[in-house]
Amino acid sequence: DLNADRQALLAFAAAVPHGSKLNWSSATPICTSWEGIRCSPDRSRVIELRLPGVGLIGPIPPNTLGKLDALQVLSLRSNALASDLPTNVSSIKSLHALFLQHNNISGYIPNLLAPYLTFFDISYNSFKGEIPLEIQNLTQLTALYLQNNSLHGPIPDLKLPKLKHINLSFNNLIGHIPISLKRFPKESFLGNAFLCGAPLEQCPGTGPSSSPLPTTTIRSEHKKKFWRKLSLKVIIAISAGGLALLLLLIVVILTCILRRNPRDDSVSSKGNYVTGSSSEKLKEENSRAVQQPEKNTLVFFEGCSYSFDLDDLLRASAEILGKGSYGTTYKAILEDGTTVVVKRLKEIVMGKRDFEQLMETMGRTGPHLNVVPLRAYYYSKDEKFLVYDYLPTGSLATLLHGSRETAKHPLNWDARVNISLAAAHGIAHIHEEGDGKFVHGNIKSSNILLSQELEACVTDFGLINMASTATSPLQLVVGYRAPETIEANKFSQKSDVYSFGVLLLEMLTGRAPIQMPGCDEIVDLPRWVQSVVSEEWTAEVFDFELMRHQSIEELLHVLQIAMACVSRVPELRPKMEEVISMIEQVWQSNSEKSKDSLAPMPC
Ligand SMILES: Nc1ncnc2c1ncn2[C@@H]1O[C@H](COP(=O)(O)OP(=O)(O)OP(=O)(O)O)[C@@H](O)[C@H]1O
Repeated sequence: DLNADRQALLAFAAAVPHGSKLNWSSATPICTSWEGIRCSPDRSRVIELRLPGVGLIGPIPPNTLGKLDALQVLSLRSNALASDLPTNVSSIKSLHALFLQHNNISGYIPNLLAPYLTFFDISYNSFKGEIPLEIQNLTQLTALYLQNNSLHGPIPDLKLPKLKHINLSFNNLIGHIPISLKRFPKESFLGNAFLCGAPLEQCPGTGPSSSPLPTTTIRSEHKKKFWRKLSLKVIIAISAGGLALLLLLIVVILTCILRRNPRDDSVSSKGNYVTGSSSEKLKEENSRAVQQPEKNTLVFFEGCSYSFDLDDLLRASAEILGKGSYGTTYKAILEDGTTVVVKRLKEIVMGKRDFEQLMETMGRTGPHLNVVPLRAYYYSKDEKFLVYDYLPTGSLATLLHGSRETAKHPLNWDARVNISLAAAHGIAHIHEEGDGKFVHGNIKSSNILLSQELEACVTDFGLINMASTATSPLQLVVGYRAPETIEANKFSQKSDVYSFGVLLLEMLTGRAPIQMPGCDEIVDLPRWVQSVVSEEWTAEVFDFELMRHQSIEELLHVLQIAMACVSRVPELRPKMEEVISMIEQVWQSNSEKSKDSLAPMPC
């Protein structure tokens, strides 16, 4: 009963008693962090509802699903649901995927009015009647699984331009296989005694067909390029809008960068704390900084082309980008327009010599296209910060899930594979450095930053070494952490591989392995994916942005790579180099397929 309160629903998720009956007739949307339910950002609507293999029985009651008007994914597969589908299933216009396979549902195939439906699987049921021609109105359909039912009559000439998978086998279908479907393998049609024509045996009395295959299904390179260009434009528009907003908000000044020393506190406590404009505050802060007895200065790394000094930096306008595990990160715009990122470190108890030694090691690490270079650092008793290049397109996390300022951006498959491959190269480079002993320790989507051209770069390399001497335990995002780092604080290159595997799962599923606001539970992506794929059908784990345009095989290949990376046993995880070559293989076969699709199709 979806009217159950949150606790009850969580308990329900943990153990749905076998033999439960559905009762959704007066359902109001309930949003929990339970993995079976995914909600709209304002938490008012259920977007995904998955109850696969939980032992539901009986009919789906009539007038059900009525309140689930924003539902995109409904999975009730592998239960024991019986009888007809309620008629109003067909009125859920928002549906992207319907998984009802492996039940005992009978009746006719509903006439679905779901313009976005990509996946439709009602296989292994007892559906009867003919395949309705109305299926042709589901123009976004990429997969249609109707096998192992009791369907009869001829197959309609379905002209579905995006259809990549169809299975009509083991029904009672008769007649010619329509021209529009003969490009599918014969396994899609087997088990229908009176079905004939390519790819099955010729129909009696007919010669070999010479009609050309429909050209609408050819995946053209032009179309691909169009999507790529569109993506870039949207990204640029988002970042330009974001930038404009950010500039408006730039009021915070780098007073924050210099932590108040005891002398400041006393000024503050007397109520005379700096007043006046932001720039006055900056100057005052600055003059305090340069008057410090230590006379600390910014130390730039070799090869850095920046020409500002601490003074300039302190006069810059600054804006908080976020607070992370190591402190607060600011975007600072200097008076000459140079923009850099300043990471102000907190709770670092490293002595100056150790800190400088670490910086030296990090500075010696060879530059790499996919690693954000550390440009400079500052160390004083009260203040430590690092200076990086500013990457304007934000992080993979922002693009995948959106942020407070920006909506999520529909990243297509090409972009996702490119980004993960680039990130993998960055991590592999880190692993090669320091005589093959370096570890990143904090791989996650907010640490994969993107240039304007969507070139991905790994950031925050080396910071884990500071954490080992921090006074408080690190607040690293648990969802990315390998089991051995949680249980025994054992960080290694293999634990980086685990985190990278979670990142791949995030990219494939579109889900973030983090705690949702207002919820206690953390989304454990490896566990969730495992629970879905342990049964026969894996496609439903994927982000719908991907399923719309991408062949499932390729997604499954990358899913397999990700699952190898998140093996609980570190020794079983591949090395980053191996991960790269596995992703590249998938990528190459993809581009070969694209080339093939440009070639004229044989008659
Ligand atoms: N060089 C950079 N250019 C642009 N954005 C950046 C840069 N470095 C960090 N950010 C962004 O600033 C925000 C805060 O980063 P920060 O590293 O402090 O926290 P985090 O990545 O969320 O966590 P952690 O400290 O564990 O890495 C993040 O959204 C991150 O993507």
